[in-house]
Amino acid sequence: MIRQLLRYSSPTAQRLLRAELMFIVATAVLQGIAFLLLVPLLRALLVGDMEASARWLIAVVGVCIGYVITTWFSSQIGMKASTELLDSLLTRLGDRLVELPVAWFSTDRSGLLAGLATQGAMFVSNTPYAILRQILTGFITPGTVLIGMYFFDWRLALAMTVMVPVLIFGYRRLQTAIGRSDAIHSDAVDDASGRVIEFARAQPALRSAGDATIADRLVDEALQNQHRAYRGLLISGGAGMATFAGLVQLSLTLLLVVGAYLAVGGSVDVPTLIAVLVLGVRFNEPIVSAGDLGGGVAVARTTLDQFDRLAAVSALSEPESPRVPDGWDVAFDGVTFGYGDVPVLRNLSFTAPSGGMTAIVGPSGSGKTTITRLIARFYDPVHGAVSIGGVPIPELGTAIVEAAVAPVFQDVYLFDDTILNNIWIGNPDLAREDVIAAATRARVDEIAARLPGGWDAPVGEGGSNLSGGERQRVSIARALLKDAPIVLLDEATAALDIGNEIAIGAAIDAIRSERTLIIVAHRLQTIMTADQIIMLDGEGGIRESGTHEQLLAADGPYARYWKERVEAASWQLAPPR
Ligand SMILES: Nc1ncnc2c1ncn2[C@@H]1O[C@H](COP(=O)(O)OP(=O)(O)OP(=O)(O)O)[C@@H](O)[C@H]1O
Repeated sequence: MIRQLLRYSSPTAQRLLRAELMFIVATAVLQGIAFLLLVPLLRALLVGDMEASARWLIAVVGVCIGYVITTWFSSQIGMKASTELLDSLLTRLGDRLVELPVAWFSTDRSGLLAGLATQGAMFVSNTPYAILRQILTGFITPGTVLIGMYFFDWRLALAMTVMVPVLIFGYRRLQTAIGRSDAIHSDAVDDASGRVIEFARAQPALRSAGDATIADRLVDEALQNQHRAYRGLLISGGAGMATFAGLVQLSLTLLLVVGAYLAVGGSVDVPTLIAVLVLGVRFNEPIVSAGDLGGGVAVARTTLDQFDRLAAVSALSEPESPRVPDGWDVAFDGVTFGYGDVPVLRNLSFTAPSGGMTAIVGPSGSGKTTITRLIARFYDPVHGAVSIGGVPIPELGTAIVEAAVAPVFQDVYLFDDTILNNIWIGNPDLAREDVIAAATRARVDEIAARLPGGWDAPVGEGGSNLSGGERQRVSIARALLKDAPIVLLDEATAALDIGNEIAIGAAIDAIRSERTLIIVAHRLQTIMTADQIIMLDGEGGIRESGTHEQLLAADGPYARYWKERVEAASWQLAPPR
């Protein structure tokens, strides 16, 4: 546990933790010595030797003063160590999140991450100060007493020693039982938190669907599961602690029996026996409180194990010396990829040349969005290679890909900030006027003009003050500002109003000759004007590819698809005759 804590500590936190541990050990040893000194002190008092009593009393007071001083230092350092440890844990968590492959976030991890970043990190950072201190004291103080006991009476010391392995065994059992139940409880809490967050987020959808039974059931199940896990934790914790406390009392009884036996035989005098029994009681107290806190260590360990698991998620491979791409063509060469066992793309090959627009069309679920995710390196393919400028993406490394690719996906996320700041993050080095110029090219000026506050109008949480099409325009402006040579655009499938359609079309026209533009295309205008159309077959491959004119002339599947789309677009509501 201490090793785990040190692993997540910054050098300063490590120094503080080590110093804290040193002071805790010193405090516990001094406490043990003070307890030990009670034996000769009590014996001297009981036999009425006042001179010896005074000597031992001075020694006890001296040790107690040392104990108070070391306790003061250990708690001062302990508080600083906790704050530093909290900082280190949160920094490590933040650093890790930005390294993790984007795909890791595709399942909802909000419950786990919220738990780790709040109570988890707080609990772990307080563990050395609030829990470890008492546990270490609970074992080091009795250890010191035990060693010292051999100087007073080896037979009584031996009676105490035989119980040590039993106590250690009991303590381990207690920790294992609580650890196991706490891991189950912690998973249940993460799941329940995730479900509650999902329930809150999904309220608009649930209300419009008019039936919240599925969501209710999922939240209910998760909460009941959490409740069951918590009860399990309480039961195993209570039972484990009671057993451990019983073992501690057993050790005291053993000491009493051996002491009485020796006293009856006359080989131990009664004052010594009384003093040792007092010591025996004090010996047990710290062990019992250590047992009570054993559950806390198990809980902290569960959280540290979660940090470990997060640290073990493998990041995508990075090259030692990244290669430089020769241009910005994007090429798929025999790419096979799937999210599970079934491939979504099979042996797929095509090239999207730079300075042109490639439109990807195909049935729903045929892998259009997946193609854009592979280019943005959310994933690496299982077979084959996706290359930029002739270099396979893993040899370029994530940093180059992230700089070269500007994705505009359908689920655009806007921060709860002003409209301009949301575009500015595309290139924070630029001046306000440059940001406004790029935003104007994506026709975001029309949106700003409509909102009170103009460019500085807040967009609301997740961009809730804007429509879907407007959010996508902001996202396009971000991509324009980023000035990345490759732009991926997943056109909104939801019907865009004519204003948004025109604005997005204009933004596309503005960049198509300068970049490698790859569009998951839905608008007829986009498809028709693309320099190249890749039509997927819905089985992982390409059905046809070429320009609009070539494909129409071929009179194949694309021509049929086009005819259906045009007919659907020209449907009109005719008045009844
Ligand atoms: N994160 C994911 N985990 C598991 N399966 C996924 C994931 N994302 C997509 N899929 C599956 O992969 C297949 C291809 O999905 P993709 O989104 O690429 O299709 P698409 O052609 O863009 O579909 P649409 O036109 O409906 O948006 C689908 O069967 C989908 O269910």
